[in-house]
Amino acid sequence: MLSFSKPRYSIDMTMITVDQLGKNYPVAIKEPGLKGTVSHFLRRKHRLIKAVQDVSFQIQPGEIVGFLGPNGAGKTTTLKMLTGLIHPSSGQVRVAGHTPFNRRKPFLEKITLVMGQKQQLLWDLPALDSLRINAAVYGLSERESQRRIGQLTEMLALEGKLTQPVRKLSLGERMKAELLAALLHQPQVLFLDEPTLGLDVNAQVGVRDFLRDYNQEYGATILLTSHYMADITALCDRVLLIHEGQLIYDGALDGLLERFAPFREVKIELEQPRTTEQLCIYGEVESIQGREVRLLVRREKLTDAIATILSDLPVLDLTITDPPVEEIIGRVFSAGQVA
Ligand SMILES: Nc1ncnc2c1ncn2[C@@H]1O[C@H](COP(=O)(O)OP(=O)(O)OP(=O)(O)O)[C@@H](O)[C@H]1O
Repeated sequence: MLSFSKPRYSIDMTMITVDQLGKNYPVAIKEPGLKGTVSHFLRRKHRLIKAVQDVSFQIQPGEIVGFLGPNGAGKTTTLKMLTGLIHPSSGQVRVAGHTPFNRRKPFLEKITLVMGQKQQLLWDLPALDSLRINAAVYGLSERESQRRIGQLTEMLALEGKLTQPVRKLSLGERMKAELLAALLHQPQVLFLDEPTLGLDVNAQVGVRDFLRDYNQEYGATILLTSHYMADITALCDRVLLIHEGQLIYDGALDGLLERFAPFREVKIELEQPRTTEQLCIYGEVESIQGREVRLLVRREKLTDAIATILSDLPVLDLTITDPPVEEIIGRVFSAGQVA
């Protein structure tokens, strides 16, 4: 059992409050050719990209929330505003009782930002050397930093890896070492932007398991973006969906799936083949291949349909599945909004 002190905060305090948040990026417009270059130099024209528009949500201490959206939807921009790296164009943000943009020390001590595609560990040095620098920056005593490094090393299964130059670690080990560095100061709030990017399936599972353990052990609040739906389904009960800078869904992952996947797929193996005409009374016939049939049945009719199928037909085997989560989320984004 791990023993280092748990973060202290009031249990009913909202950890993250985002109120009508917006961010516009001015982008210079340049016409092609020499004429365009000259007029661009003399009189610059700009247009505004509305990267984030009117986004509001709250996150309670200890929640793990998935932040989903297609490329360019505004996820990283939102995370940058929540961590104080960029200033909002409009709206308010409070994280752990602080206004992020002030980037005061007490705020920075409470948060961490991990970006899957960026690294803070020095490439040619053993991770341990970078960790010692981090410990000094956060004013940790030698004893305390050794204790924390030992505990996190165990949780991340990184024994023996921290003394090797970072460049010699596998991608998965490097990501875990990055997480260790990002968590050494024991932040209460973790902002994770694609923490499993590019990792193989085993390494993804390792990072995912660690994040779940860390959340349970320390009650940390986690806001996580990932293109891997397995990360989201394994870790997050709640998801935020952002599309073209606007929040289009905030709620339970299950609720989203129910709303956007009204059908379930019923796969049946029959003793003798049947025709579409004979089967369409039970649901929408997706395919018939010999004795194997696939039907789409509405969720609310599923129980009745299964009972009728089992009593009417010579069934050898029957399985019920949901469409893949990726497909459902893709459907939501192509619709553009949650009705
Ligand atoms: N510094 C910047 N200057 C101008 N436009 C920007 C800047 N940063 C982001 N954008 C634009 O803002 C929009 C949102 O970008 P953002 O990086 O927040 O999206 P994202 O959801 O994180 O995407 P991805 O999943 O691809 O990382 C995009 O249209 C992007 O091109």
